Amino acid sequence: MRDGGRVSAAIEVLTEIETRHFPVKMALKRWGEAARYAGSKDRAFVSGLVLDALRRKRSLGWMMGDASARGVVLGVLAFVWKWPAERIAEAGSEEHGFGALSAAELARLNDPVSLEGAPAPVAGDYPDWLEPHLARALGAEQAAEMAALSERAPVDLRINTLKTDVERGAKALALINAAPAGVLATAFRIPAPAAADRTPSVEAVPAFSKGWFEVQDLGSQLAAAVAGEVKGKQVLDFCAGGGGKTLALAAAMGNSGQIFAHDADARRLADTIRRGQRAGVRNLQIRSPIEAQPLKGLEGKIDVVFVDAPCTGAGTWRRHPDAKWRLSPDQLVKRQIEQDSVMEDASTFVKAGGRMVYVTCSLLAEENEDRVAAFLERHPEFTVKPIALDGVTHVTPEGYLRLTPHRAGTDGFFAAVLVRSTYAP
Ligand SMILES: C[S@@+](CC[C@H](N)C(=O)[O-])C[C@H]1O[C@@H](n2cnc3c(N)ncnc32)[C@H](O)[C@@H]1O
Repeated sequence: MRDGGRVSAAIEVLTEIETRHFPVKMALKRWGEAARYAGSKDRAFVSGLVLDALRRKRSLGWMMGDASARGVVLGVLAFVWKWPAERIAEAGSEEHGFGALSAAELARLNDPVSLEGAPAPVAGDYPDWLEPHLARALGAEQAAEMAALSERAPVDLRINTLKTDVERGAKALALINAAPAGVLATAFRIPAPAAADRTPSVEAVPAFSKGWFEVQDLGSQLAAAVAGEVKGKQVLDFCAGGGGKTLALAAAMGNSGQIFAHDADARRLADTIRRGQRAGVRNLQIRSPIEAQPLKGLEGKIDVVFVDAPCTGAGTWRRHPDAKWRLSPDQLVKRQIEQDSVMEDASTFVKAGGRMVYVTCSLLAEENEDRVAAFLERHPEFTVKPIALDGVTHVTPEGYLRLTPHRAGTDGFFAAVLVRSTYAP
């Protein structure tokens, strides 16, 4: 495909997302199935353009004076991908292109409306209703954080020490230009690709099939590290989902002790089983809700209960930009109710002297500090253990880990460690 056809396809996909409310993945899949002629470079171009448009649709719509899918896509080409107006016009006129530029479009491409007078949610690319929530969570850093959250994310990797060591893992990862991400010796990073470039296919590296590394955001790796010493311990990953944290915890355990993976959704655990086998985890027990009482007998027996709670995902908008536009005030309230309930249930498994680690990939205080405060209010037998991780400075005065894309260069994550003094069944 030529550029004009690719840009037309992106406008078409974005229009489907906007008008029919399709999730971005589904809209891209539908286009991909219909466009059999499209090669892998075409697909990467179209999905990259669609995702960049979703990341910045309000600010680009403002700059172009046109918030339509076409206006925003033209804005990405000019102001994010830095195509000169002549190149955009040329692509539009190609066969299967998106047509000639109007005089107004050409004027805006050369002289965009300044964002200086734009309201904060427009300049920062988020829905209006989130303004007070983000202001509360991010304070003076709000504008910088929201700008960082509208960027493309790097691909982070975790070397799996159950299968290799850091030195051999690093050599294998050098083939795909991954370099140390910092903070954790096992964390590596491939920078986000520029404009129409593709990220190298991580799964295609032979060492990946051998289980030498996992794709995992550095923030997620740090959230797992917050669990502290886990070697030889009884660990329960209460919301294990697809197993990202389970595998990181298992690697830290070095196949000693026992890790139980549980989730309310049995289907999500299927991935954990498969990934655990590839990663060489031998101390994993899956506790699926298919069984009547999957965690019976573990009450008050667990050293570390890890709660990677269901949340709005507001820290992951770099990777899932459509999620910020789909989020509603009702959903934020619903997530808080789930978080209280999950913490309540999970806490029954913590033994006296054991700890519960509460994690979200959200930036919002309503899902983080507020939930921990509400839990502590109901449970005086738990106290906060301030987080201390070598090389990590993103710890709040209360002792919680708070990672944000601008300050930490990771997805947004929150973690709190709560220690139980006594256990009474
Ligand atoms: C943030 S995701 C977990 C991601 C996973 N830990 C990882 O690292 O890949 C939250 C998970 O909580 C699960 N969940 C929601 N409500 C739950 C509940 N009441 N009990 C246990 N799991 C629950 C969801 O099914 C979802 O898989």
